[in-house]
Amino acid sequence: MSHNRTEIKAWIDQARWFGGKGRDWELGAVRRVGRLPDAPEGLHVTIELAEVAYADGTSDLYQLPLAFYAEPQERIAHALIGEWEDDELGPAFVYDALHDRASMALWLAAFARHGIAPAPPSDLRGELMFHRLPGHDLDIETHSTLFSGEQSNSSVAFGEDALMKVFRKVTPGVNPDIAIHQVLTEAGSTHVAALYGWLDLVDEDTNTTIQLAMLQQFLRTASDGWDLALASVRNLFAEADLHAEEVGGDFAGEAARLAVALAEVHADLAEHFPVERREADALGELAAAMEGRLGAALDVVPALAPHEARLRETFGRLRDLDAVEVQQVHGDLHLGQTLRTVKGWKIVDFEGEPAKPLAERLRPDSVWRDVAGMVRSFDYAPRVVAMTGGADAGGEAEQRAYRAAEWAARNRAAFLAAYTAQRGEELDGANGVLLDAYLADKVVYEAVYEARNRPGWLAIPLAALEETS
Ligand SMILES: Nc1ncnc2c1ncn2[C@@H]1O[C@H](COP(=O)(O)OP(=O)(O)O)[C@@H](O)[C@H]1O
Ligand SMILES: O=P(O)(O)O[C@H]1O[C@H](CO)[C@@H](O[C@H]2O[C@H](CO)[C@@H](O)[C@H](O)[C@H]2O)[C@H](O)[C@H]1O
Repeated sequence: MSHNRTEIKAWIDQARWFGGKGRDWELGAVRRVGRLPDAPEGLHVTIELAEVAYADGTSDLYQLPLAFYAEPQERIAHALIGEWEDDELGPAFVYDALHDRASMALWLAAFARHGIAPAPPSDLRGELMFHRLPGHDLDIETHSTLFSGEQSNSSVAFGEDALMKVFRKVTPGVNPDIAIHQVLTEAGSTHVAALYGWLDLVDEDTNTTIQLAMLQQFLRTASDGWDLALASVRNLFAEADLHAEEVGGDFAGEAARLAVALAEVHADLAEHFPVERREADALGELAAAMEGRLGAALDVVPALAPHEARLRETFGRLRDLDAVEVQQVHGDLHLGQTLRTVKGWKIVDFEGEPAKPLAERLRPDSVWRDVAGMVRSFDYAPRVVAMTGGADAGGEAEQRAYRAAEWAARNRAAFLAAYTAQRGEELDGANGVLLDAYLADKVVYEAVYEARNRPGWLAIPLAALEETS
């Protein structure tokens, strides 16, 4: 089948979800792996997997759900990828199907038609398989709305009934987001959106499963933890004479409740996934991995260089520890992965850091990785308000910086106190060394992430390093 490769490459290149920004890449094979049944006259809906081949010899696979229309569609003109003649489907106007309600209705109907499926028999290789968990009847009358946020994947809400996340970068094998949601849903966890189902296929080329999408409970009453934190900071900045604990929008109570939710999720994950002990040699490998990431980051962000020695020292202290426990964790936790609902805090997006290889994301890790992720977020929120708030951002730069540090310290302390209390642990000895190492690893990751995705925000992790030096 023919694809207009130039237009597909251009579409991928500009997409928010494309993780290869700033790297040199070519479009490899584009394979059609499925077609949605029951499309109306004049529309074909397909799923294609596009290979992104980098100059360094590595490659990634990206999912492109496409809508082939015989006629141009004015309402989704912004999602037009191009106009070309497809070998199988003929001449067509080709759109990103996630923007198209008619296409998304076919995805929802396919989920609704499929019952609870056992493990797929091998003769279903190459076929799309829609799986469902018991306990929820889908409302197929709802309309789809594509989320517009800054995301690594693409999420489509079906009314207020369900949310479908379509994974953009796909890897053969288990998708941790689906696997963890399934386990936590079946365990009755109150801190995640219940999993309703998922879509996968057995890839004919490699004979392995590729998980393409996940359908889950839509958290109707949710407010994003990141937005709530920003609102709290703005409240503080608006009250020049008050301290963080004195303003109406104080976040410390929420930070503590969020910590309890995280500790409960960690306990559930420890119960349902393997818990392992990492002895000294494995801790040496962890230190070496963090040092390796720092080495690679220095090439991308040379401004990290003045902090290199101290960062290496922090990682090196892991080698002094005897042994630590590791388990399944979230892996990429920050305030944007938390939602406050009327029924308490929920944690979303268990896929791990999008840039990491799958094997690494599935490996058990320390809970302190997640704790460090949240603590870094408490540092980010006031810095973002101070940096982007203009004249309303709370007076002179020096005063803003002081108050930003006050907000971050208060919420960090509330979060850490509640987390350790819930687990019956102290933040000293090995726990302190682990937290410091994961904080340093995260700040290095952030520097690379910001340099590649939001260069204007690179100053945030760099300022954090500056102030703790
Ligand atoms: N179940 C849900 N109900 C409502 N909103 C959700 C739900 N899950 C995620 N979200 C919102 O969608 C955004 C993106 O979801 P996320 O899982 O983080 O996607 P990505 O993997 O693309 O980063 C989140 O920041 C959150 O605001
Ligand atoms: O949500 P994703 O899985 O795509 O995570 C990536 O993007 C995040 C930004 O959206 C990034 O988080 C960083 O910025 C946040 C504010 O926008 C801040 O709260 C986090 O602490 C900071 O790390 C995340 O690191 C990245 O993996």
